[in-house]
Amino acid sequence: MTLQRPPVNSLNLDLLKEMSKSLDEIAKNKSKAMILTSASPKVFSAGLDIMEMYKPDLKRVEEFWTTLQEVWFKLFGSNFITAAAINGHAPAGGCLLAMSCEYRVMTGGNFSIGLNETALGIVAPNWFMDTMTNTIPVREAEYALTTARMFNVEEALKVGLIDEVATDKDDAIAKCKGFIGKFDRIPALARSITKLKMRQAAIKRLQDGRREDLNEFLQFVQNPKIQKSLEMYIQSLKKKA
Ligand SMILES: CC/C=C\C/C=C/CCCC/C=C/C(=O)SCCNC(=O)CCNC(=O)[C@H](O)C(C)(C)COP(=O)(O)OP(=O)(O)OC[C@H]1O[C@@H](n2cnc3c(N)ncnc32)[C@H](O)[C@@H]1OP(=O)(O)O
Repeated sequence: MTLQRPPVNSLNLDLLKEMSKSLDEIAKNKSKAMILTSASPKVFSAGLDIMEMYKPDLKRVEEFWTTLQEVWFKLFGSNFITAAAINGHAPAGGCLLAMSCEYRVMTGGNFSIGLNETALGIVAPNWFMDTMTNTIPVREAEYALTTARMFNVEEALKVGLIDEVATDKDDAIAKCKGFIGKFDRIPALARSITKLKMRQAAIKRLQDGRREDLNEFLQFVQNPKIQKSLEMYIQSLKKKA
């Protein structure tokens, strides 16, 4: 699955709906595996589209958040094998997508990956945190989350946020295929049940608290102080360009 929403693959409602549909198709056509990557030469995904949260239409922003939850359920909780070929920056929601896969290969270069929410004055939702603690040790996750740490490729490899480094996108995809090939001699049902048991606690936490998570998000986007911060953040991103 190749993300292709220039310039930075920010996750807006339309892209999330497309992802959700594609994940359904992959599950339905009984694909063995999926590799998630990006069509951009330098950004895997810039995370959530800030414009979806800035001065939002309430009905749309509710659909936006529930679709994001759905994409996470379908990706994190998939039966099929998942790997991410991270060929560029992966902040926040971009990191969430990569961590929701079972294996991550990142191309070398001046790219970074991590959950930077606290730097924006935002608390990452529990399921973002659960996804991180499913990937790297709890102590490292707490440190990274509280300090909004963006890891460079070497740091990400050292902490286990990524599994391998690749020279370029083709190499990243080849390495993801190498990971997928490891399952050729492992019974598929045993593999998928084991994966889902490992992920069950995180999945159940969001299933049980899904409405509450949505309400927290809706309160968050309707808070005038948050709107002001988002406005300043958008300006800072635009000034940079
Ligand atoms: C308990 C609580 C429960 C619920 C409440 C809380 C819930 C809220 C939780 C929300 C969780 C949030 C998750 C997120 O993902 S927020 C998004 C965070 N993302 C970022 O901070 C990344 C910002 N972008 C960048 O750092 C760079 O763009 C990037 C990715 C490194 C690429 O750099 P570069 O190639 O130089 O590109 P530009 O910066 O020049 O950007 C080009 C263009 O794109 C616009 N843009 C960039 N990122 C975003 C984005 N995330 N959304 C929308 N638009 C974006 C940028 O402004 C430029 O626009 P222009 O018009 O100038 O071309």
